[in-house]
Amino acid sequence: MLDFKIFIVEDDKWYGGLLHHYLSQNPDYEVTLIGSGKECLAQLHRKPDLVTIDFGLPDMNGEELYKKIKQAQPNLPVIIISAQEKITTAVDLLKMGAEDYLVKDDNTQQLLWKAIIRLRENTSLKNEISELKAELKTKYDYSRSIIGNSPALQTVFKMIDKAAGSLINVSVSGETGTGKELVARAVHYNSARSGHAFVPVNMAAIPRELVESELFGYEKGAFTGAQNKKIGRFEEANGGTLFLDEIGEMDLNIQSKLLRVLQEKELTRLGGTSKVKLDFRLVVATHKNLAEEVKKGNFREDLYYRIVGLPVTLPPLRERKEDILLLTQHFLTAYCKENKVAEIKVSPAARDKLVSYAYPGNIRELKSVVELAAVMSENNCIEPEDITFLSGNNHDVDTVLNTELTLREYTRLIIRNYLKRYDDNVLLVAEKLDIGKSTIYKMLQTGEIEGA
Ligand SMILES: Nc1ncnc2c1ncn2[C@@H]1O[C@H](COP(=O)(O)OP(=O)(O)OP(=O)(O)O)[C@@H](O)[C@H]1O
Repeated sequence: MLDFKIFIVEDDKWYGGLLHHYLSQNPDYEVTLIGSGKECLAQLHRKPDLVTIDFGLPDMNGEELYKKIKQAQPNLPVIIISAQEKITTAVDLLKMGAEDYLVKDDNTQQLLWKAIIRLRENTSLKNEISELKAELKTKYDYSRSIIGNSPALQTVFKMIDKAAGSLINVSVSGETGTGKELVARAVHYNSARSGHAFVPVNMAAIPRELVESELFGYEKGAFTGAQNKKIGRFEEANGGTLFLDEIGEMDLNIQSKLLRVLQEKELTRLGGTSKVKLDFRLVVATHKNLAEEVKKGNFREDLYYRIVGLPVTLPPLRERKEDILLLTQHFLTAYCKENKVAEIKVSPAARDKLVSYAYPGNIRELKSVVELAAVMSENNCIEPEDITFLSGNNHDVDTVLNTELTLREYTRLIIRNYLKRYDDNVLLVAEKLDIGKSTIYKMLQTGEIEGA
């Protein structure tokens, strides 16, 4: 495939032909021989990737042509080829940004060949860096990574701004997949602490017996197997942000230790004696209602008040349906870009299907549903039959209604679903469904339905 366009500007036809022939050996290069400076400028619209210019052209000297090329296309690399070595000219041109300065001799072709290889390597590195920078920027610019236009999300954006501008602790609540970690990252990367670490720790993912050493770190020999000193997650977050996900899963013993760390702003590693100073912002997240957990005695009240800071609530996707299509478009665009496929559209009927579903897995689920639909789609358009909802125990309305259950069975299905969604909170479920709580208790007692 021809993908690297080279212009050789050379009035000596024989010498130009030689370079042309030599470079054309690489099948990736599309080489054009141009006889004058004026012609070169006239051809720039063809967007070459590199121009080599003979310093001694009859219609324009090399320096003049170089400047005109750079004026027209500042990022276009230019290599100067000169009949004789004029050190001062070479230095001046290189200072101005010329890619290279080669002297015409027996070695020129080989030197030019190598210079082009070097140039291409540098260019791909530069592109990579600018892509990485762009990626970093989208991480900072949360309005491009947290998608949504609903009033609920506008409030969340406001809260992120408030949190980012201060050092206050932040607590994010919302069902699974609603974007709690995304919010935590947005707070960190938009804050004055963004130059330091963002350390996410999922309390539900660490085995109970390892939580303390993971958070506090340990000294060598603190326990069998502690062969080296280890820095804990609290210390890792020093200067930056500690994100404790699923804080509701933290057991009471660790809760008191966390409280002490937050109060004293220092810790002692396991097996250690000296104190380590701590300074981090804490962001916590939970899908549970922490105030309820405090009432139930599962969460320390003093810790609750310490960590609640600025509360940010992420409503479930089914309560901000206006965001569904925006998010669908966002995931679809990302999918097409990643997989290098043409734009995929969503038919009106498929849109209706997407919007009418309840998404118990929220945005994480929508993302998977959209990606799967994109894979299944044909002719670059998603139709309803390409869409499969993933949560096994939560069916979309059409499927459920077509199953032809008895009313009693529907009742069971609905109550079981609600109990799962609301962590077996019978009172809340009774209120949501507008039925008596005794109905639910009776069904639970008789085993007609089972709790989550
Ligand atoms: N508003 C949003 N815009 C774009 N992507 C989002 C949005 N909210 C969530 N996502 C995406 O959905 C997925 C789940 O988000 P995230 O991990 O932040 O959710 P969570 O609430 O922390 O989930 P869990 O409670 O299960 O840990 C991620 O891929 C995230 O990028």
